[in-house]
Amino acid sequence: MMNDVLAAAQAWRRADIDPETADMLDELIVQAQANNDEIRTKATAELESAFAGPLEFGTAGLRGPIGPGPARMNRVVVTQAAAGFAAWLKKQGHEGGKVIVGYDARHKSAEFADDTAQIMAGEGFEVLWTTEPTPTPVIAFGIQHFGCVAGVVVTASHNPPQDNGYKVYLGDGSQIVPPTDQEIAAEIAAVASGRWANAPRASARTDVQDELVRAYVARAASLYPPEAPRDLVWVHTAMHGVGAKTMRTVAEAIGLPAGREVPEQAEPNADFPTVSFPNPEEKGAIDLAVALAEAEGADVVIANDPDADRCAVAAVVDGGWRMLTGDELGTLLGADAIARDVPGVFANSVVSSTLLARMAQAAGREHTTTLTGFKWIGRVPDLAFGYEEAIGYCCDSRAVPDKDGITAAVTVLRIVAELKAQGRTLADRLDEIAREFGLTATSQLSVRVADLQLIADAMARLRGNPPSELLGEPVEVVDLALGSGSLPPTDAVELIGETLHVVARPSGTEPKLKCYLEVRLTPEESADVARAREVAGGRLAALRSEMAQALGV
Ligand SMILES: O=P([O-])(O)O[C@H]1O[C@H](COP(=O)(O)O)[C@@H](O)[C@H](O)[C@H]1O
Ligand SMILES: [Mg+2]
Repeated sequence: MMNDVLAAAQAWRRADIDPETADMLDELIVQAQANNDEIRTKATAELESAFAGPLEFGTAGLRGPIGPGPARMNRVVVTQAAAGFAAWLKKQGHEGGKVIVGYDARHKSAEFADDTAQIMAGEGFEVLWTTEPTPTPVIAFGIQHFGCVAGVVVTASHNPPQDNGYKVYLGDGSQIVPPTDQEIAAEIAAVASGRWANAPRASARTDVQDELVRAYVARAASLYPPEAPRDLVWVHTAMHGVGAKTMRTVAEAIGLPAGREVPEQAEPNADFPTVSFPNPEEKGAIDLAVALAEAEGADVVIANDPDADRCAVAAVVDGGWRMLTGDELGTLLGADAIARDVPGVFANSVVSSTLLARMAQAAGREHTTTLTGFKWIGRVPDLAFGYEEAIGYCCDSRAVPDKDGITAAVTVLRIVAELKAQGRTLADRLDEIAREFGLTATSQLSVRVADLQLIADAMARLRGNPPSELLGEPVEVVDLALGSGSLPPTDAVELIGETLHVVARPSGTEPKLKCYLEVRLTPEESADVARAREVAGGRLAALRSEMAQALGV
């Protein structure tokens, strides 16, 4: 086994086009043959993992640590992915079409994008190029704006600094789902096993940066009606990512007061120095922003993730600043879209709260539930508003059929300003909804692992011996691997009770097991909302430990 991996590593080393990953691999190969047990074991494990097989399309395209090997993100993998995607596009009859290429500010993002642009141009596509790191939703917007046949964004979003990724979009602005992802993966595999290093490259590309940003900003600003109030104090953090510049320009175009920015996090920094994970969902990530909000007496905090397709909001709830859950914000934005009669269908993922479905139903509006990820939500036809609990929101599906942290922020700022003009807050609105529909509270049990096998084992334990009761309530167990209703098969298990809902699944972007928990109180039980939140919090904690036990984590 070890000899096979070494041989594969040596072959890879000879073909590597990036001196940096070649050096990393040289070192690993030496270490894997060292006398020191500890060094040898560690290097061998890394080589086995890096050469275990190709990176696969997950929730959001290819994603993984930067390093040598087919299961890592590097210039070889990116070159093969670009050439395979180009081959697939040609087979679809898109020869010579426009392909927009964007990238975030991570390590190697610009290089990976440059390889992609060269390969696409070499294959005869017209490459539209962004000259600086740009938010993912701005590129997603550019696909339809410029009439592209495809788009690529090099980003690993909110992942740790050592990761990178590759998001692939089709000409309608949607992301790839099965079976298209397998078709593209097959083309990539064919490239990888052939003479990929000889793939033609060309440097021709059109710089679209200014026109793209101008059009995007105009569209985003148009979501804020001229008559809506503009008096509010807001704090913004770009989480060391690429969102600050666009957010500033959009706010200015609307005529909003400038956001007070968290200075340490406003400019792109691939090392994300002030946070342990650059993800607004992770504990501590928005602490600096909340401290600034307290100091400034702000009405609201807006936090984008590093590629600005997600949006988190912090506000004062029950007397203290805290981040709203992704579901609370989804509820507020959904209620706003329902109240404004935005035409179309409402949607959220199966791991998000069930509340939006009930609100839509009460308003006589169509609602649909999708699998996890905006690659599914974004393709719901005629989407009025769509969201997922992972702080992803689509408030303008015609322009960007993907999650967009900037237009979500614009919508939140408008709602906060409107409420403020009436002497109310986001928390008041949440309380109102809780009294009407019954408090619906959600939380997540999430376990980060070093060894992916632990996740498979936990899922197998749950499937093998699922709980028949949770919180003393009988539950129906639905294995989503078999597909359910209109949902295509996926590796997840759903548990449905009278007043609770749980879904467990492996993350498709990080080595994490995620278990999504929901408890519901009746409208009567929610009359005193602060008290109801305490009760729900207790029930969520109990549900968390019962599920931890069922999963054996
Ligand atoms: O990383 P982003 O912001 O692109 O977000 C990506 O990952 C999230 C988490 O996915 P998972 O639970 O499989 O890790 C998904 O919800 C989202 O739709 C996807 O675009
Ligand atoms: Mg993101």
